[in-house]
Amino acid sequence: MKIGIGSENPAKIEAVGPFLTYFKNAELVSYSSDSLVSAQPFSDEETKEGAINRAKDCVKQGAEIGLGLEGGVMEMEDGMYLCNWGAVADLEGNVFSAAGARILLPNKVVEGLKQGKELGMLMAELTNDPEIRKKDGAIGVFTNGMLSRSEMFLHISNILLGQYVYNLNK
Ligand SMILES: O=P(O)(O)OP(=O)(O)OP(=O)(O)OC[C@H]1O[C@@H](n2cnc3c(O)ncnc32)[C@H](O)[C@@H]1O
Repeated sequence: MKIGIGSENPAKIEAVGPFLTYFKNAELVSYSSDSLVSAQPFSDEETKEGAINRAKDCVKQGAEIGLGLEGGVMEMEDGMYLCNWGAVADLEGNVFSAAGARILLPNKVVEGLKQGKELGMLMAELTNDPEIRKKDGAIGVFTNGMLSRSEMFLHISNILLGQYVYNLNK
């Protein structure tokens, strides 16, 4: 059985471990799938849609189960938050989605976002590490290393697997 992850980002690939533990004979394939949303999603809706599109695209490219993980930002009354979404899709047309952690972004980052820069680039500038989005990510940096991007996506991955199996067994 082929399980697809719609990204080549190691922080996302590492996070789908629960699916490989549950589906013991599964092989993980990483697809460079298109989220079909903007490079920098600006709402929960758009970020969720990106995750769903990535999951569905994996199925289109040959996976029995497709997984999509997407980072974005969303506005609330008190400022702009980092938001994260994940989705699982399968050959039968089932789709489930789940949201992950949200944290308020510092003003300096928000200013850059409003000028049209991507969060990945802003985080690279801030940390002097062009690979930061593949490692700790914004969530890791702004939580002082308490939670890495991969651990945050792992939480989403567990919620997706749980929902998927619950509905499979109904
Ligand atoms: O290779 P892909 O799978 O596209 O992964 P990505 O990190 O580049 O892309 P996402 O679509 O998940 O995120 C959209 C943008 O927001 C950035 N981003 C989102 N969450 C981030 C985080 O926690 N740390 C750093 N950048 C983040 C990301 O780098 C992109 O510029």
